[in-house]
Amino acid sequence: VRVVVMNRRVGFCLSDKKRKRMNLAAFAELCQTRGIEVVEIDLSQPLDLQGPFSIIVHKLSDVIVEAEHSSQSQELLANFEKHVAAHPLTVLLDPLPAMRQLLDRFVSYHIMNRLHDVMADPRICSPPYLEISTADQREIRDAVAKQQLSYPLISKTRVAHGSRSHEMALIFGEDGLCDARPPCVLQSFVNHGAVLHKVFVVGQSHFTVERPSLKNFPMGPCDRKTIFFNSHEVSKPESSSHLTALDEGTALPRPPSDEVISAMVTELRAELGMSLFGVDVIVNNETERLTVIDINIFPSYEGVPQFFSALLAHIEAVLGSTGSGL
Ligand SMILES: O=P(O)(O)O[C@H]1[C@H](O)[C@@H](OP(=O)(O)O)[C@H](OP(=O)(O)O)[C@@H](OP(=O)(O)O)[C@H]1O
Ligand SMILES: Nc1ncnc2c1ncn2[C@@H]1O[C@H](COP(=O)(O)OP(=O)(O)O)[C@@H](O)[C@H]1O
Ligand SMILES: [Mg+2]
Repeated sequence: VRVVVMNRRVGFCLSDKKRKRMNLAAFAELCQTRGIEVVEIDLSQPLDLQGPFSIIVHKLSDVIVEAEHSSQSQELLANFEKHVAAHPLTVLLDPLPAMRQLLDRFVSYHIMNRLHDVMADPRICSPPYLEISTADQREIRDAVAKQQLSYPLISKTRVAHGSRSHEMALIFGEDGLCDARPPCVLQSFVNHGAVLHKVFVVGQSHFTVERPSLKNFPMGPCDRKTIFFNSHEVSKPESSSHLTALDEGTALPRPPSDEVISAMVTELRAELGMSLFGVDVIVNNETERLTVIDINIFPSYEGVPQFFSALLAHIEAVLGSTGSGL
């Protein structure tokens, strides 16, 4: 009989929905075969009684966003942060400050835009955008003109996480600017043949899967009415909408090479200081440049059968490097 010594405990702190979706119970069984105990953290109970943890894997985005207006979430978060501060040897996947940056599109778009300068790689870019914090129509018009943003524009909420953050608007000309709901970003729309490449990062590994996306639109301003949509209607694996159906005869851009994706991932991993994140990229129809449009915290990894083995490998690598057998 082989006895597995469970001397390493990994805590998972996820919403009920996320825990079920990722099938944490199955992942826990896999970890058990390697002598790693998985514990589901209950934020409402004292964490010291549930630990000590070598690693905590979490998606506290919901709690952080709710803490803006709920004292109950504020308290849960404060308890969590207190526990983390008192246990400096516990590795957080991922660190809260790193994660917080991605909850705010003003911050994450700044990071995305800097990628191009930092990497000095002409093959990689992200679309020009504008931060909108005012409801003053004249100010918005002037800013769009000054920034030379090209229509169509996509308007996205400043808060990047949660159900309301996926409501977007495609704005075709100046008259549509009143449909932007501040605080939001206005980003130039890039024709990309309705194919989204979701790059899922787990530690040193990454995996790319294709998803549906918005179809091409004529470039330049026109008097078409604003199209409101929810990104889940267009970019989930099962999405099928008139907005994703390409017009007949549309040429498709070539998929990006893994070399250029790897270079982008290496840079972002270091820049963000994170190990569990996703990057949404599209390929510009005209320039063929890899265009980064979104960075996500602990995404679904849907369509990545290697997710469990990659996550386990990453956990073991972290445990190995910290030597934190408890
Ligand atoms: O990027 P993809 O692979 O599509 O995965 C998404 C993101 O992780 C979403 O998180 P975020 O809101 O941070 O973008 C998440 O919503 P929540 O974590 O908010 O629930 C979705 O869950 P579902 O809504 O269950 O599909 C999940 O499918
Ligand atoms: N600049 C853009 N050009 C073309 N399509 C875009 C652009 N930005 C977003 N999209 C489309 O809108 C979808 C949702 O945008 P995204 O920024 O990924 O928001 P979310 O946070 O809801 O995932 C993308 O999956 C893509 O189909
Ligand atoms: Mg996205």
